[in-house]
Amino acid sequence: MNGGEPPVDTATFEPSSENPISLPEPQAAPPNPEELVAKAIAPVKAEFLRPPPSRSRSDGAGEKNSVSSNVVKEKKSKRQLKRERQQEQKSATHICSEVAKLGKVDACRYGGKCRFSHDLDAYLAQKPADLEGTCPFNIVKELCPYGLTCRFASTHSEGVSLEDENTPKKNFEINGLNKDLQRLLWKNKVSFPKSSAQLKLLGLSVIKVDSNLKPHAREKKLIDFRRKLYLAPLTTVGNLPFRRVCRALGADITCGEMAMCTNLLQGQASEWALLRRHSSEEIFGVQICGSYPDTVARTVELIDRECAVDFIDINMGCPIDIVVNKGAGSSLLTKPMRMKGIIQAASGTVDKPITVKVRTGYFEGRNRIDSLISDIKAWGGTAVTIHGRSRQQRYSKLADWDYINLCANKAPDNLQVLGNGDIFSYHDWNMHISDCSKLSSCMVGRGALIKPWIFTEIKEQRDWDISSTERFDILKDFVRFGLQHWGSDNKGVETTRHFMLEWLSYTCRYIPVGLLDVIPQRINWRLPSYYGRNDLETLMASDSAADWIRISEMLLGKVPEGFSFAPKHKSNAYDRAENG
Ligand SMILES: Cc1cc2nc3c(=O)[nH]c(=O)nc-3n(C[C@H](O)[C@H](O)[C@H](O)COP(=O)(O)O)c2cc1C
Repeated sequence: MNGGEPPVDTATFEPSSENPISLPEPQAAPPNPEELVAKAIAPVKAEFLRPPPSRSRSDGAGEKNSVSSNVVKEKKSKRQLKRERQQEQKSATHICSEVAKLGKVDACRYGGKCRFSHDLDAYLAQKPADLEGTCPFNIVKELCPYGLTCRFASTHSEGVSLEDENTPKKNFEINGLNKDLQRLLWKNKVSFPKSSAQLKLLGLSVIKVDSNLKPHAREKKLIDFRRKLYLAPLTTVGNLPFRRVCRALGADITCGEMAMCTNLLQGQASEWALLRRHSSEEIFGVQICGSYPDTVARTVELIDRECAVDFIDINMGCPIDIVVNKGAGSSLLTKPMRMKGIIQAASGTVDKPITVKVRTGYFEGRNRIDSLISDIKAWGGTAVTIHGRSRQQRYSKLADWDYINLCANKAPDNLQVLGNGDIFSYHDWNMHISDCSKLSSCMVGRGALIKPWIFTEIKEQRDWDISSTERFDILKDFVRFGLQHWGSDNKGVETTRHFMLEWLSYTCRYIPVGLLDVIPQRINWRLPSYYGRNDLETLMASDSAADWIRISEMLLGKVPEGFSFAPKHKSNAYDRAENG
């Protein structure tokens, strides 16, 4: 981490652009701002425009945003990988976490049988120099769990009066996967009495039941979504540190990244990690995705038993092929009876509110939700978020808010309807809220990724001409939260960097308010190449992966040897598939 003004090398700085919009020929009369807006080109003030930077092959151009040091990985057998892992674990770089934590060779109860190295001297001899800044745990007066492996170890307890371990923490995470439960899940030994009973009642179980029994209508603890600012679930980029950033900037409701039911039921740690919640997330839901009533019902029972969440959202809008081909996500929009089974089974199994997230329909021009909206309530859903696009349409064309409003107007009074699609300013928010009084609230996805202060703008009803330093401070917060979440050791630093780079592939789409002839910026505008008001602002506008890496290096030090990065979601393509 870096303190003070971020250092940008002004002498050499030359950002590059992946998809530059061609500027008009110098002799032609430049189009006026209204003409540009009509063509969905951002009307950047003439004095900031620049020719698209020339791009050498080595800075990532034409290489899918990956940097030049791309290493081609050879394919290895599982056995070879295991052997290598075992050798690596015993190497000096893989110090035992217990030994590192306390700085004592005898701290590990496994002694010589431990799989990891206990050679502290060898570890310290090869450890890279500490990063600039203070340990992210010491900042919040906590003992650093990474001990000597922390990349800020030299600042440990330096002038910080650490609170003793019994003091209740103000800053913590919950919803971890208990190891015993994980073992039981692996062995398929977990019982699901509530979901089994509900599935029997619904006739969705193989076991016959008394036909007089009625499906259990559970008393739901309602969440009032009305006018609350809801950060959309966002796979990869909507991670816990990012959600903390949005909470601090005004988001009221947050939701975890989509987790697949089958993976949760198999006890996969990486999937359970998607359910984690930070103490600052006041109203928090998790999002799950499954194809069948039984898997979804078991998953909600498990989540209800093991986790603290305020609601469980079922993703019925995910357009990606691997999900759709399994019969989950948006493919459910073509199977209303399966949809019914899933919602009834889930809502009858737990008292927690069950919400669903849908698209307008599966096929373009064949919207379904208006004909299902009353049913969703009758089946037990308490809220529905409608992303105003079909599955087929992906992100092409703007979201259809007329259709969202039509659905909201058709919905029964006790079903909360939330609209979603393309909100990028408080003007968009106000317009949608005032256009339809039946709409409870709206959800913000890419708008929050590109400018997380959108929540502040909506709350304070202003277009914030945020400075590059203020934006850099938000990145610093992300880094601090990331290191607290993923760890302040080498691995945590690199994981934080990776997720920050994913995020930076969105933030570069923001055009500062002061640079535009027409405000507010719209989410579908294509961006010309432009200079910022200072070097940092110019750097932040770059859509080159090499420049995102430079930003990451200002916060997290040099990237390791052979580092490469290619964003998972290619954000500068307007029409691409995402999970909702
Ligand atoms: C990177 C990315 C990841 C997403 N992941 C999810 C997800 O996990 N679950 C989901 O329901 N929708 C997901 N979506 C869809 C968004 O939640 C939202 O519905 C969509 O982006 C439209 O809203 P927007 O125009 O405000 O971005 C994702 C979208 C993006 C851009």
